Amino acid sequence: MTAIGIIGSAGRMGHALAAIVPDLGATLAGGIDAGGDPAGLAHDSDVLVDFSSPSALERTLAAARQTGTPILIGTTGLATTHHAMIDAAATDIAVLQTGNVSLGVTLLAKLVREAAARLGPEWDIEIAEFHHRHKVDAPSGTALLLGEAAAAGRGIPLAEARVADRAGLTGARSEGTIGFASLRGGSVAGDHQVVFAGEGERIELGHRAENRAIFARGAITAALWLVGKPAGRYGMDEVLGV
Ligand SMILES: NC(=O)C1=CN([C@@H]2O[C@H](COP(=O)(O)OP(=O)(O)OC[C@H]3O[C@@H](n4cnc5c(N)ncnc54)[C@H](OP(=O)(O)O)[C@@H]3O)[C@@H](O)[C@H]2O)C=CC1
Ligand SMILES: O=C(O)C1=N[C@H](C(=O)O)C[C@H](O)C1
Repeated sequence: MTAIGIIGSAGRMGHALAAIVPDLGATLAGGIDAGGDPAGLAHDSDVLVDFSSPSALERTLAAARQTGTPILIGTTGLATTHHAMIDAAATDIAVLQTGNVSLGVTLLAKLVREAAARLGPEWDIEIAEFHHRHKVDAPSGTALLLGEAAAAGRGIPLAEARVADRAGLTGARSEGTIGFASLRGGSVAGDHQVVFAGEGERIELGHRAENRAIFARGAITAALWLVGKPAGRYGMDEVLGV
C-alpha cells in the first residue's frame, strides 16, 4: 500500500486527509506540524502531501529532493520565491502544486479560460471568494488560480491585470483589469465566483465547496497518481482528465 506523509497533519486539512486515506486504499506514513522533521517523514513516505504554511516549503522540498519523494502541495499564500523553489524541485522529483484540488474547481478553471478567450476586454472580470474566519491568506489560492485562467484566456500575464484591495477614491475601473474581492467569516469551506460583467448583462461562473472532504479526496487521488511519475511539475487537470 502507498504510504502517505502529511505536512500540516494536526490542521483542518490534516484531519480531513487522515480520515480519507484508508478509503482510497492507502496508508499513513505519519505526519508533522511546525517544528517537525520533514527529512524523517520523507524517508518513511512514498509521497508527501503538504497542507501547512508557506514557511514550511523550503525545508519540505529539500527533504523531498533528498529522498526522491514526490509531493502534492496544496498550501496557499505562496509568493513568487516559493514558485521558483517548486520549479527547481521539479527538476528532481514529481511535484503537483495547486490552489484547489477539487474536481469542480479544476473544471471551472477550464470554463473561465474559455469564457475569457471568447469575450472581449470590454467584459470586466471580477473574482469573489468567501472563506471561514480562520483563513490567513487573501486572495485565496483558488481565486488566484481562476485569475490565472482568465488571464491566460486573454493572453496576458495576471500580474499585469490584477487589482485587489479597492478602497477609497479608486477612480473608475480600467478596462482589461481582473479584480479580486475576499470575504471572511464563519465556517465557509470555500466559495468562488467569477463574474464577466458586460454592458447590460453578466455571466457568473462559480463553485461552492460544502466540506473539506472534497479537498482531501482530490489531494489523496493526486498524491497516488504522482507515485512513480518522472520529475516535473504536474496539474490537477492531468490527474482528473478534465
Ligand atoms: N489546495 C487546496 O485545495 C486547499 C488548500 N488549503 C490550504 O491548506 C493550508 C492549510 O489549511 P488548514 O488545514 O485549514 O490550516 P490549519 O491552520 O488548520 O493547519 C495548518 C497546519 O500546518 C502546520 N504548520 C504550520 N507551519 C508548519 C511548518 N513550518 N511545518 C509543518 N507544519 C506546519 C500547523 O501546525 P502548528 O499548529 O503547529 O503551527 C497546522 O497543523 C492553507 O494554506 C490552505 O489555504 C486548504 C484547503 C484546500
Ligand atoms: O484555506 C482554505 O480553507 C482553503 N484554501 C484554498 C484556497 O486558498 O483557495 C482552497 C479552498 O478554497 C479552501
